[in-house]
Amino acid sequence: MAHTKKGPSRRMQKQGPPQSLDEILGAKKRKSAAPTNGAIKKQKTADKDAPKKKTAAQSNGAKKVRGEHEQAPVVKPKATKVLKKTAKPAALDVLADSDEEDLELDDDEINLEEDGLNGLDMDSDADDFDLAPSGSDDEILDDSDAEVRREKMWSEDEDSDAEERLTAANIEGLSRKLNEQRAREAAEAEAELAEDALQTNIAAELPDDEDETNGGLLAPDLQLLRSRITETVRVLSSFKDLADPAKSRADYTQSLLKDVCAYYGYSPFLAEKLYSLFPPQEALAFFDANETPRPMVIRTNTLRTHRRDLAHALINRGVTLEPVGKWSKVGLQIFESQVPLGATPEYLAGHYILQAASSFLPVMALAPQEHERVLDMAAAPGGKSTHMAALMRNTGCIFSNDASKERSKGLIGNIHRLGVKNTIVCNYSALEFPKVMGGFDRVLLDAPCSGTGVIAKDASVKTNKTEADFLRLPHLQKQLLLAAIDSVDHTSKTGGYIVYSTCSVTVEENEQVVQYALNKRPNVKLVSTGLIFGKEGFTKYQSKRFHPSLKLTRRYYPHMFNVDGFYVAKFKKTDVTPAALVGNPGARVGDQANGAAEDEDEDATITSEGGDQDEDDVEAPAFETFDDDEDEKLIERSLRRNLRRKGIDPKATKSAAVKSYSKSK
Ligand SMILES: C[S@@+](CC[C@H](N)C(=O)[O-])C[C@H]1O[C@@H](n2cnc3c(N)ncnc32)[C@H](O)[C@@H]1O
Repeated sequence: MAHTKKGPSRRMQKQGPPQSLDEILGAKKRKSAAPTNGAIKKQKTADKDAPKKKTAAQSNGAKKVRGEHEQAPVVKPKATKVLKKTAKPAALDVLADSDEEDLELDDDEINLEEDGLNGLDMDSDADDFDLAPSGSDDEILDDSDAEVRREKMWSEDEDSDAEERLTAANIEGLSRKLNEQRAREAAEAEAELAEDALQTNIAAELPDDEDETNGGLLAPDLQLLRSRITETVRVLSSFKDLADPAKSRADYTQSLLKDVCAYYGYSPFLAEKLYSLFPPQEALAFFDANETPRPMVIRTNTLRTHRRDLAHALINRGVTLEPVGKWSKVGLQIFESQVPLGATPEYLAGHYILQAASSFLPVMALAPQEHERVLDMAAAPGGKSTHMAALMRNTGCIFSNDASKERSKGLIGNIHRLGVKNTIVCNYSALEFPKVMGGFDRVLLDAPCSGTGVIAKDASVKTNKTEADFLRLPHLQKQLLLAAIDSVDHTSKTGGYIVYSTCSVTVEENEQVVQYALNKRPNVKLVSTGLIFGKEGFTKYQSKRFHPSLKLTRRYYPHMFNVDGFYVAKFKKTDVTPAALVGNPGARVGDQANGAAEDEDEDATITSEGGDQDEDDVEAPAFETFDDDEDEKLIERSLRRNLRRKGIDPKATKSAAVKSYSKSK
């Protein structure tokens, strides 16, 4: 049975990357010592003395402390402006701790966070935002600053420095505070567990057979398991120093995986697959992160409203929210809501869609332009198609395709609700593209996948995925990706791009699929996703080697960025796909540019030719470059494949077998 860890809810953690110090230090300084915060909360002027409602963070144990400077009057440097007195937003309480600590920081940091807060406060509809620090009678602000910020905060295009500062302040303060608190609690919990372990004399011994005999009958002792997992991870992390010389690394790993299965509820198969992606300590963080939900996020539909106006409307309905992070201009992270977010008038009017933050990323990477022709190959229920429509301002044309008729109904519903007018819904297997239609400026393939990135949402993934799934799905993904590439017009003046994404973290569904496409379609190369955060894709994984350009792809993990596990790769098509290959996905021609190999599994890694290449060298090959040497290699490969089919090991018997087989043909 899965166990939920104690600690502050991840809902309260900022999504995306932590704010870079440089950016924070680059923001404008102010001399006053006003409180710092950027969270938004419905104004409570009517009843400022009423007890405040708890925020999610508070109910999760975040300490409510008012920073000294919160009560301090703000010094007015020049002309001043007096704004209405307001109650302190509940969300601010969460940050009060960090405010206090900020007092010990240098002036720069204090003042910068303050900027973020005031940036938010400068909304012209000030009444609806909590503008003033509680405890101060009047918010006194520099007039000129206020004007600038009023203009910039929640501005029409949301491209606001002030907002960035707000976000910076939010991320910095909120996440630092929560991280510290988490670290403290984790340390306390560890100490407690270690003590328990000593008391019960169950120190982190590897399980023996007796555990197994009892295992099937008794409920697992979660505390014992946790303690042993932690200890085994510790040993594995410093194996030379800490391991029992009588035991191998494999022994420890095996024991750890067994405990992970019992503690978190994974099948042994999936536990091993996911474990293998990380160093032991990080694997544990990943498994832990899968036990807590990601923050609820909504995407503003900019075809119908602006984020500022939407925030305003929802705040008035009792929703506590803040911008999702600096990296998005349309996301709002929901902390608390007194109304069902799928049934507000704003929702019904199509002002927003409930959408995981990670789902913004592939569309941002694709960056569809106005007036383009775009294909969304696997579009239902339409979160990404409708996002694209908004970026394209309802111009051009999006073909939103999905193989499932049933799921397409949801897609159509969202298209109507969100006021999308540039979209044609179609219901093909995307494998049929480009025969259905080609010549697109951009194609998004948000592929069907195993969902190992969204285990926090769907815990059934822990047990219902089998080895067969990790053969079937990558096979489909590879074929779909080739179809996506073949559907793009490489001569497009504005585009020629393909984005491949999954909500899975396995290498089979990500790097191996991308490498396969590079091998089969040398007329594409990987390019930067343009996303400002994310971990580089693997270029090495176990015995597999991928092209260096795989570094340009991006991995997202819940434990690292507090978003769903996700993968994004962006290709640029540089040449036409030869007609012989179109609609014949598995076939290849002269495909040495990106690495080539023998059968499908090997196609998912690179040969030495591809592996030697430099990232920048990934050029489209000339398609006319058939030569005899190359043909000979291809023939030999084909012969070896035939030998294998006949049960003969071509490596063991290579030349003789190949020769005799060739002769017999
Ligand atoms: C990850 S979901 C897509 C989510 C969607 N992009 C969004 O943002 O709302 C994968 C979709 O692929 C569809 N699908 C599965 N096989 C397909 C195929 N061969 N061709 C087209 N769509 C397919 C599924 O019906 C499912 O809706």
